[in-house]
Amino acid sequence: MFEVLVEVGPYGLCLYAILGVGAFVFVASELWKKMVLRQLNGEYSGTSNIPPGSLGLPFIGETIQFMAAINGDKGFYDFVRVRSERYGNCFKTNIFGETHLVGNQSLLCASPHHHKLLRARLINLFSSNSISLLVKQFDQLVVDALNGWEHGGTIIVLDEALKITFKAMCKMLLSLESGVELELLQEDVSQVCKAMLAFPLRFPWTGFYKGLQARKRIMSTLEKIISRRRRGLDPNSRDFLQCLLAKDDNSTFDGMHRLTDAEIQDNILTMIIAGQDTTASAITWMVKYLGENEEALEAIKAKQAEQRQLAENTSKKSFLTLDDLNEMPYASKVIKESLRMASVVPWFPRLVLEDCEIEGYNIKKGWNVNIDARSIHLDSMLYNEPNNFNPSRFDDEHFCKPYSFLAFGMGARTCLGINMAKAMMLVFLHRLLTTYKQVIDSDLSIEKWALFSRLRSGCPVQLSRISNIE
Ligand code: HEM
Repeated sequence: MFEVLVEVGPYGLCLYAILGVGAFVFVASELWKKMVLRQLNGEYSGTSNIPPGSLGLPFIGETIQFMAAINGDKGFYDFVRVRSERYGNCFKTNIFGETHLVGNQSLLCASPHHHKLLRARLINLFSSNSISLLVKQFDQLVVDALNGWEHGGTIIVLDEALKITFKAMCKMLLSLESGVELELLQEDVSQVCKAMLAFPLRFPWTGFYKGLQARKRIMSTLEKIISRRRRGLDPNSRDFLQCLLAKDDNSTFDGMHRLTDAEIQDNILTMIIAGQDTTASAITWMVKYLGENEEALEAIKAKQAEQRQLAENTSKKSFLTLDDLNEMPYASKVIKESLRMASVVPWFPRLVLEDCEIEGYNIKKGWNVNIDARSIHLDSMLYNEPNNFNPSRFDDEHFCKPYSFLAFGMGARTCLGINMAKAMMLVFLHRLLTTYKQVIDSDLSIEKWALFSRLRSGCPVQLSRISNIE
């Protein structure tokens, strides 16, 4: 049965201006598992049951309720929570609007066939060499940022993390490091991200319209950069863009799909958005969870101090390496636990290609089925005391049941940046804990949905340098 669910763009439902017109269905943990098992066993039997739930008003469906949840005090996930309490693990709803602000050639919007071709090209960029280079570059950015916090006082973790991850993405993708071009790009990307959550009205005063204009400017900047590269004006660039262009220009090209400039542009923008906001949000949640959990904080501090000592003893190198990160098993569990609890991408969609059945419910061609990763991550059948932050639950590598950890999605559309995201989180955590003592400042309970699940406060933290207090 599962083969009829095509994989659509990962954040398709929520990110790209809230889904296509039409019904879509949320599926939670038990159903998801059974769905996959049935797919494996090749079982399918038709019934005439439509999932419970409301399709709302004509045309706009339940869009108003969805937008209200996004802007409300309880957090955007409330939209899902309320309905799953009312209707059970599988319910239908209808949300208006479909825009592809990242572009029709993006991995996130491509048809299944096109997606396969694009992914086969892009996946090559995520080699261990690229990750090693990113670790060094990211470490440099974090060290610089941390030095800037020297004066003490309060910083907003989310704001700082967004700046660092944006710079890291632009350096890795385009070798853009500073200057007006980078600043304008940052403003425009942020406009596009906001527009993804706006009602899709194309009037000059709407956020949606401004997002479309920002997208045009981004495309024109990328066009100029590509043209410079093609004319050989930036010969020493070592970045993703250069790899894509070099392959295209290579006469002994290996027969893979050649990317057009439009495909390159759309996917560079996709990777900036997919990599910046998610990682920054995940870093923020991680700092919050550690700040609230004395035991885990003390455990990791002891381990990171040992790690620093080890690094100092064994070499005089200035920056962390991938090997250093591989020596941080407890920190890796902190990261996994933070990702589980935060569910930064709380659900991800698949488009139904043919009428099919899920758990006795008839699912129609053209609907989007959303896997509710958050309810899976907080399911007490899968995780003991799921609301407790406990990195040691991952002591046993085989503890996780299949399909129970979905922070990076699953299947043919799994996150391409998994290892990069984990590496960036590890670097940030290591540097923060070995440089500063932190005290979390204020109420962190309120969550907000920007493109991804975030803390409304951004997580204000008071810092004091460790060397000053020891
Ligand atoms: C903590 C940080 C991150 C989280 C939680 C995250 C999560 C996700 C999730 C849930 C998906 C959808 C998977 C699915 O539909 O099955 C996804 C897709 C994707 N992510 Fe990430 N991601 C993160 C960081 C990154 C980074 C650093 C990059 C690097 C550029 C990246 C690039 C992508 C891309 C390109 C896709 C689309 C893959 C496809 O459609 O084939 N992500 N991510």
